Amino acid sequence: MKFVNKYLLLVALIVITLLLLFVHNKGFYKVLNIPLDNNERILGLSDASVGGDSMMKVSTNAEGTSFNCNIVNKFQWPFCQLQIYMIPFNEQDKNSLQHGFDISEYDELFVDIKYQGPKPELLRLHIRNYNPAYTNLEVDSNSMKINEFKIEANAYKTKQFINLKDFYVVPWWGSERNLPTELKLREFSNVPLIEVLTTDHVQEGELTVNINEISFRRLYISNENLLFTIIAMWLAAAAGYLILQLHNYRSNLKQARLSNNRLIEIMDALKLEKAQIEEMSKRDTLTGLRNRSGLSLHFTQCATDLLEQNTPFSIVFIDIDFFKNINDLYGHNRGDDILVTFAQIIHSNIRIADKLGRWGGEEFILICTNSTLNQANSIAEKLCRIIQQHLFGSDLQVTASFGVAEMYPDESVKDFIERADKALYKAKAEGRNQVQVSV
Ligand SMILES: Nc1nc2c(ncn2[C@@H]2O[C@H](COP(=O)(O)OP(=O)(O)OP(=O)(O)O)[C@@H](O)[C@H]2O)c(=O)[nH]1
Repeated sequence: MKFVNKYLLLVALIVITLLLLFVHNKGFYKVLNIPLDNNERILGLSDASVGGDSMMKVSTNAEGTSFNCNIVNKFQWPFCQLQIYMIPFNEQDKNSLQHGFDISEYDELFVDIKYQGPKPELLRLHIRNYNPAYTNLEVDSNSMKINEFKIEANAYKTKQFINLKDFYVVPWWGSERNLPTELKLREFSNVPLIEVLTTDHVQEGELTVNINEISFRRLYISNENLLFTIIAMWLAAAAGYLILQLHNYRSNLKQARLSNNRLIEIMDALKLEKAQIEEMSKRDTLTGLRNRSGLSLHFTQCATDLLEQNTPFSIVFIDIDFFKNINDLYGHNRGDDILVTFAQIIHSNIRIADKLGRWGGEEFILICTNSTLNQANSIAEKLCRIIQQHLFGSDLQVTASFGVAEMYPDESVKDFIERADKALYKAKAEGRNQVQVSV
């Protein structure tokens, strides 16, 4: 993934976050429903069982269960109580309650209870827990722990969620039993029974309670986990984005370096090409010798050395004799070959320091660096003999004329070349195949 659109990422994160919050808010619950339509598991109990006169009637139907209670202030603590057993039970067998539900994994109790009757409109909810550590129903019928929550009037008229952490163990239950502190704490590990009952403040008169739903719920994702998930998601996205950016920057940098190196290579190649072109522009294409332009640099250098260091500087002007005849007799191509061979012979018989160039046509100039007129004359004589003795092809003899001059310190290069040319002209005039010097 080369390119991550940060705005797209941001929008995606916001959408996912809102979606999570929406779904979470709607409730994604694991639910344990308590059946309220089973006559055999729902019992009513009033203070009549302990000598009071309050009367209670329970009825169940498909929608739930309800009880009607007529409170009479005869017993010290008049009450009506609905017992909802979560498991099948046998009144004769007290042990039948020992295997209840573990609801400790749930977070909330959802209740849909409606109350009609005298004020205060209060009810109690009991979640009873069976634990052999303190429960022995044969000996103590109240020995199942009482986790209690009081429902207040305005709230219980509508459906409501009760956090299970809001239940507490009723103090008298704990103080009546000699138990270690940890056993007096809220406990839902083994719940066989739920009770809905009136409170201590219940007033004399008739009241009706309709219970349409009791269920335990647990959010699949807790608020803390949701928050953690959302924060982790944002952090992961930010980290991922930064890592990708870093990766992109690195590969861009690498690419830029490669391009830079490529540019340097191209520039080097261009420089080389330029140097080659410059060199070629100073070379004669037929013989490969310097042309006039190539020779001029050396003229300037040698003239400077003569002026500044008094280094002697001579040239030999060379012209092939009767070259026109050669062309006419053997053709232009053969003439070219002879020009090339002629150049090679001269070039291979001069010093490395001396510079040979083609001045034009069948004319050549040899620059004899650091050479006096006599030295240049000797070179010319030698070259004249070599050419004369060479056979071009199997039988062709070619001669050349040579004009030699040494540069005067106060002379221009142009005048200097003209003097050498004049010497050459003299060699031609004197019969060719010879060397003449300009003095
Ligand atoms: N084949 C060939 N011929 C050339 C080239 N450059 C010049 N020439 C010929 O060289 C000949 C020079 O002739 P001329 O100037 O009359 O001189 P020449 O015939 O050598 O006579 P002298 O110099 O007086 O001895 C001409 O015919 C040119 O066409 C070349 O590159 N190739």
